[in-house]
Amino acid sequence: MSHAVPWPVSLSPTRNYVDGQFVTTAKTFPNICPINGVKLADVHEADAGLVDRAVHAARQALSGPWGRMSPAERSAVLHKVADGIERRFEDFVAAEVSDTGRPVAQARTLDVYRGVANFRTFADLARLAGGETFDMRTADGQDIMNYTVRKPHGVVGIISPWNLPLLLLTWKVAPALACGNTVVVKPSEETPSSATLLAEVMHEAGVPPGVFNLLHGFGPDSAGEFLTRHPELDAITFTGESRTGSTIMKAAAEGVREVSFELGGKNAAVVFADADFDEAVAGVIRSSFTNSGQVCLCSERVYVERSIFDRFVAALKEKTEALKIGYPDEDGVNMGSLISHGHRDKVLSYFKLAVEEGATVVTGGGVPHFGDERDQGAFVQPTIWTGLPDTARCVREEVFGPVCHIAPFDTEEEVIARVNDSPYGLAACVWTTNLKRAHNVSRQFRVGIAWVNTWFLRDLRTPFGGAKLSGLGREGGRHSLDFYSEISNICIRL
Ligand SMILES: NC(=O)c1ccc[n+]([C@@H]2O[C@H](COP(=O)([O-])OP(=O)(O)OC[C@H]3O[C@@H](n4cnc5c(N)ncnc54)[C@H](O)[C@@H]3O)[C@@H](O)[C@H]2O)c1
Ligand SMILES: O=C/C=C/C=C(\O)C(=O)O
Repeated sequence: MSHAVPWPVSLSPTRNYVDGQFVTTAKTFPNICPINGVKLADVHEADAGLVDRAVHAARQALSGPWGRMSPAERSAVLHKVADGIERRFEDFVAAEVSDTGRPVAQARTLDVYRGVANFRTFADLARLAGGETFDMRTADGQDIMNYTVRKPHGVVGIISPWNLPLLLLTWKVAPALACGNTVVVKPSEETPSSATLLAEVMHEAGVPPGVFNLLHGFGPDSAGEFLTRHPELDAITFTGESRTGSTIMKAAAEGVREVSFELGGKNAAVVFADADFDEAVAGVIRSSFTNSGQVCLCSERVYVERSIFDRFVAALKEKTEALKIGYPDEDGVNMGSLISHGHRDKVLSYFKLAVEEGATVVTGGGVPHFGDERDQGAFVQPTIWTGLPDTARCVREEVFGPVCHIAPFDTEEEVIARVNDSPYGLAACVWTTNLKRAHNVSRQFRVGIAWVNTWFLRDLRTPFGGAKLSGLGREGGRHSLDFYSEISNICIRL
């Protein structure tokens, strides 16, 4: 089978980038392609000393040309970075696909597309952002004026996950730089390639040394922990598992650093009988199986009004079994592998647990057989469960794989209570053609974002984040500008 992207992509050794220099280290770890289990490249792991050098370089850069740039000048630099990603678009596609096993079409239309969009959006938002002014006359007749000014926090530590590597890294890097900060980033050990390409683009775009620093490594007792515990970080933004967020929050407490967390989810899709049936089926297929279910916003819980429950389950089963699983560049492929064998073991353990908890496996529940190199990859079957109680672990814990549990409901009040009965509160989607119901139900979900008759449609100016275990703070639009800025108020007696 010929592939547009040859496997494995012979990516150059994955190096760190500190103070404008690409840095190799004595300690490396393998980057494994989850499509066939083949090693792609050696990744150079940053030790505590290199982490320290990166933070100091970032601090130093604040008093260099970068610190003297106006928002408009920074905006121009970020647009050059976006231009650079566009110029190497297919290199970024190959990097994302080889690190993650996702369909090429997804890497093009979501991952790399958003990498460009994130830089362009925040380049413009920061350039056009204004402040606030207030005029006041005091009781004793003094006229005073207050106005705000935005300044960068300083050095921002950015830790990102493996599921949407470039999208989620640039979702943080772009606004942090647009607001005048310098950054030290630590991408996931599972997906080092696109972050390394981003460093090359930054270098080529002439971003001053020390403004963007890249460290490779793991979390605990490695680059991730060394970075989040570094006393000279001014702020930390993290995307990943809730329990990791809790660990990082403890580290950030030393020195009282600003934190922004985008964490786990156990999101619900709610389908009313008055929904456009075919639209709802297609929508739940997308929200359950996109990126092999490895999107924090995916629906692992599906609630369907009882009168259409059996029909909906049958229709979702049929569409799920029609999904094409395979190579990233196969015509019509819908789903690739999971990120790693380790993550596949976790997902398969939930497949086993569901049966032990009494689930009916409507479809899937195992591993596809290809009869070729992909059998050494990390593939699982898209899976549907029914029949579990809301108290089941498989209905309460995030699996982060291509699986959903479908349950019937009878009333709006009931389904709202069940959707909110979760330790998470990231996202939800509701399918209904009743306008009043759409507004009334969606606003009662305790989540950061609720979609109506769609899913994962994003306006980058809107607030994004989660409630409860799903996160702390909001990013997106001016919310990012507020998080990545230190806002001062100036009061003048006129
Ligand atoms: N809310 C969101 O926007 C969002 C987006 C994407 C993913 N996620 C969540 O992320 C999880 C999947 O990503 P993951 O498996 O990479 O998460 P993870 O928490 O295992 O790792 C995320 C990042 O944190 C680093 N890390 C791990 N332990 C650390 C520590 N003690 N100190 C410092 N850094 C540490 C890792 O090396 C990695 O770079 C899922 O729970 C998913 O829901 C949330
Ligand atoms: O896996 C989680 C996806 C998060 C998406 C975003 O943060 C975004 O779309 O900006």
